[in-house]
Amino acid sequence: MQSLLDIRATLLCTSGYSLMLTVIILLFWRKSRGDKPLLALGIVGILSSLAGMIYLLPTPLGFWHQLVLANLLFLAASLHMLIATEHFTRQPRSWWLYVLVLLVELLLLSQDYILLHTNLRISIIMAGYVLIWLWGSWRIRQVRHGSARDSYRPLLLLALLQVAIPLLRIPLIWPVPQAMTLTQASLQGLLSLSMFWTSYGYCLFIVYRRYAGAVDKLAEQAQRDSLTGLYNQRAFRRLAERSVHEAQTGQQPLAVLMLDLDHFKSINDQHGHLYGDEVLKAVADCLRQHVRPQDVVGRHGGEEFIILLRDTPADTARHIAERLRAAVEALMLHNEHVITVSIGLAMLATEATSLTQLIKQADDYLYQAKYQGRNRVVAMPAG
Ligand SMILES: Nc1nc2c(ncn2[C@@H]2O[C@H](COP(=O)(O)OP(=O)(O)OP(=O)(O)O)[C@@H](O)[C@H]2O)c(=O)[nH]1
Repeated sequence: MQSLLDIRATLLCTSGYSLMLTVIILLFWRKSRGDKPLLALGIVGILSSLAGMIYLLPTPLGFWHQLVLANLLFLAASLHMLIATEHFTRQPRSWWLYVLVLLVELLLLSQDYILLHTNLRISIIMAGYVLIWLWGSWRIRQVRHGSARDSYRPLLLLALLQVAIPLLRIPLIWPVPQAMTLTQASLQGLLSLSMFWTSYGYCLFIVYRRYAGAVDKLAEQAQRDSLTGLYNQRAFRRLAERSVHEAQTGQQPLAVLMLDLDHFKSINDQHGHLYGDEVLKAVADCLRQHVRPQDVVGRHGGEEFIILLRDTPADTARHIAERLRAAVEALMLHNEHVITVSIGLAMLATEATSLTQLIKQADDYLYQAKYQGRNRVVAMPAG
């Protein structure tokens, strides 16, 4: 008896916490402009706190109907967790299971015979949970190689726990309630609360993954130029500083290329700014495609690009620069316009000992390339 009273108090607290958590999740949902998994989790919170309140507070429905309603709301909350998971893993939603489970449970639980037999009633509810989470585990397993693969293991573990706990409860409820020992009753209560805790853990994990995903996306956006998708100046500098340091400690050759589109002002003037933007995007894609994954390509500003070639000796860097120049010249946007680029190439150690010096040197060579007639590569003379 004592244990049951404690469970009731805990349930009331849990419902209160659940309500607060729901408010926070829904605030996140509003902030993130309609992130559907968060909305589904907000609904989970509303359903389960409502269920907790209905279970505990007096209503005009009468005890048994109140109990059935509370249990159906708890099941609906679990089903919504499944819907949130499917939003999160970008899978089609299992609404059919939602409707099926609720209808079958409603049908069974409304039978007077079942209502009066606590053990039978709880077994039916637990069977509902087992079914929902068996299906949930199967759905999570399907995305082990998909976009949510980072979350796959924790989600599967929590889903399997939500299969195991209700399964464990079934044999424990078969002794008639009056004959239940205090230990059995306490164990029952503990398992019932464990279902709550696992559910919260599950919801919080998805909220965390959504939040972490949003932070990662913002961090990625903050280091990209919005027009071309290349690294912006700040991000390029940070990556380049690190590469220069590694090259100096590992005594590896490193090259920097400064590239500037030729007569870009006249492209803008003749064809308009939007066409100019299109040219910049096409050139950025072209540069990205013609370097190795370990090289760093950035937009230095306006119509200027900068490329860092890691572990690249001078003759190879010159060869790459020439290849890039030719690739830009071959672009021919809309088959009407030849775009050309001038390139300055500087080498670490032989011509500069810091990134600032290296960029300055490449810039000087770029200026010479422009002066010598454009559409060419200028570097320190070989030998
Ligand atoms: N469409 C577009 N134009 C830009 C952008 N950023 C800078 N520009 C333009 O790029 C042009 C650069 O012109 P200039 O610095 O005179 O150089 P240029 O015409 O390329 O001549 P050279 O460099 O001497 O060959 C300017 O007209 C800028 O307005 C951009 O994001 N989009």
